[in-house]
Amino acid sequence: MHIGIIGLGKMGANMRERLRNAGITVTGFDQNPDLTDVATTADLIAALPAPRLVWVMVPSGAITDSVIEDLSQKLEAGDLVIDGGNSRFTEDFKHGALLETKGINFVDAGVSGGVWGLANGYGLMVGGKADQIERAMPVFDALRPEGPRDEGFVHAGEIGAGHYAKMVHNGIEYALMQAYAEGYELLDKRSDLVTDVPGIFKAWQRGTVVRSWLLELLVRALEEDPEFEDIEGFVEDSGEGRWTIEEALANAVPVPTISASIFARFVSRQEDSPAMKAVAALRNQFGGHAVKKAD
Ligand SMILES: O=C(CO)[C@H](O)[C@H](O)COP(=O)(O)O
Repeated sequence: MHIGIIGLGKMGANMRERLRNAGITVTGFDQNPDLTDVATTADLIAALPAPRLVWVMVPSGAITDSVIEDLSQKLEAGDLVIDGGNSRFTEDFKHGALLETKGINFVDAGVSGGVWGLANGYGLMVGGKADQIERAMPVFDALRPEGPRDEGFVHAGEIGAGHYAKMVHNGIEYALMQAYAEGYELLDKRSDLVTDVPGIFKAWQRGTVVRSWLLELLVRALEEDPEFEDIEGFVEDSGEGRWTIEEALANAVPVPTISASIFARFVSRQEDSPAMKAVAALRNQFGGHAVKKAD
């Protein structure tokens, strides 16, 4: 099997290596000349045997749009494009429809595993037609973790279902991280009583109800920097959590925990809170309660 990958960043480059390790021929394209195997996407397409299989692994939004647009011009009927980036599921409908006008097939793939995927494999959630997914199965099998297929791979439904599953996965990821983080702060606060916070998280890794890979990663982070002295409490987001909330609103699904975890990230970016200034001012207005004056 021979596959093309467009986008050789942290994820794409590791996926190329994992696929090659599994005996799959990979031609990769990236704008970075140090990473790419070929100079242009036209060269990539020329290198692939028809019908072609091209895996897109670039940032979601405008960049994915332009890559899919480019492929829609250059590929031929019968070829297959897989978007493995973190695209919003609604984008898949647009991309699938555009490619379909040329007879080009499309599968969306939610991919989880981060920089550890090279060694551990990637959890895969794919959407699209069964025959196209079957066709790409050697690639999915090489990328997914070892073990039973249905414990690291799912055909979640039609086009869009893979990225929908990944969006929900990331919403859950936000909330789990927030819960561990709040537990960390509570333990850390009582250093008069609790003397080994990293040790507590480490002990939770086996036997407990809250053991998980995220917990293991927290233990790893605490071992590197037990007080998080080198890290600012400032957290970005790349969109998946917001889309989860928007989807929950659209469908009247209550997601208070996931919502709270996203808002906690927004709070992390504020040096001072305009909202809490207003609350302090109001307490002062109605009750004469003292306010802390700004410096
Ligand atoms: O998909 C991922 C993990 O599953 C990516 O690491 C993603 O960037 C995480 O989301 P965010 O950047 O919003 O925290």
